[in-house]
Amino acid sequence: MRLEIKGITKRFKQKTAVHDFSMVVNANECVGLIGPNGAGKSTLIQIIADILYADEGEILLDGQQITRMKNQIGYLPQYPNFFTWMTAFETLSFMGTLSGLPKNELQNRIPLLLEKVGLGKEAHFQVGTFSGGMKQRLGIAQALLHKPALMIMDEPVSALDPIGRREVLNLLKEIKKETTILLSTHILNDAEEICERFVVIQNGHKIEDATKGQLLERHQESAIYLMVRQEDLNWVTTVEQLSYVRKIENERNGFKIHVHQLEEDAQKLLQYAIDSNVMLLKFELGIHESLEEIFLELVV
Ligand SMILES: Nc1ncnc2c1ncn2[C@@H]1O[C@H](COP(=O)(O)OP(=O)(O)OP(=O)(O)O)[C@@H](O)[C@H]1O
Repeated sequence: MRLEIKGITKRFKQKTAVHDFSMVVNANECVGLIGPNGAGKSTLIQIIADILYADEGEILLDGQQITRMKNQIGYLPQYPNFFTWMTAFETLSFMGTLSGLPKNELQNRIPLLLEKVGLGKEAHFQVGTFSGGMKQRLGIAQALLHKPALMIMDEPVSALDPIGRREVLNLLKEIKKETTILLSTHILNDAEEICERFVVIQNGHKIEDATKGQLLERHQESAIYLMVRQEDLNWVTTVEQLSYVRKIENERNGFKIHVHQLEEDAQKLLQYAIDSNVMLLKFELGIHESLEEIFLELVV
């Protein structure tokens, strides 16, 4: 299933929540839509789920208008709502009936789905007794009921505690093996575990669309990390005098040498170490910031 978001704009009175936004999710990809609070993620997700209408632009699934392809989409809202007095089984049965799924198919499928989301033993417990992580997993089961080819999820883990978060992330790792996924979050570390590509949205505009590797490469610092033996520590002070070295910082039991031209200067430094008979215990090129740091840099 290939999802194409083409030039979507959505206005709420004075506020333009999404501006001329385009992106693609290819079959079998898991893409993270990342943005701070109020960036426009929920608005865009709801337009893709065909719950909100865009003022401009269109959403296509395998080249067809999304409205005709709704049965191919599973949607997990930011705050899934359940009747607390229903059991997990009854909830899925009720939702499935509303979506027009045949009763006998539901009878067979619901136990399998509850097993899949780790709620097999709690099938006949009331939802009111569930933790946040369990409710979110039930929401995922609901979104999977009709075997969608594409899952869109609005902040599936943001509101959960570390245990609930881990449960849901593990489940999503399983689901992504057979389903194309687009999920929104304002926490890049969550998306980093399961997504291959990240689209960053800010004030309704797309400001980045890159894989993890591309993001790290683009935001790589021109610095070399090195470690030397105790007896060579004095040699490091001589490195500071070299014309191509901008500054030296202590880091992780070693040194971070900031240079001008990463590859060229690294070669010179390596040669200098050899000429000085210094044994390098570590020599790493380019120091990466974490994805979370890159995200903060992009959106601030
Ligand atoms: N129904 C609405 N009426 C008016 N303004 C709205 C409406 N829905 C959203 N907005 C505004 O549109 C902007 C984008 O909101 P949206 O909920 O899409 O952001 P978000 O990235 O999902 O944020 P969060 O992470 O806080 O949920 C915000 O400024 C919000 O106040």
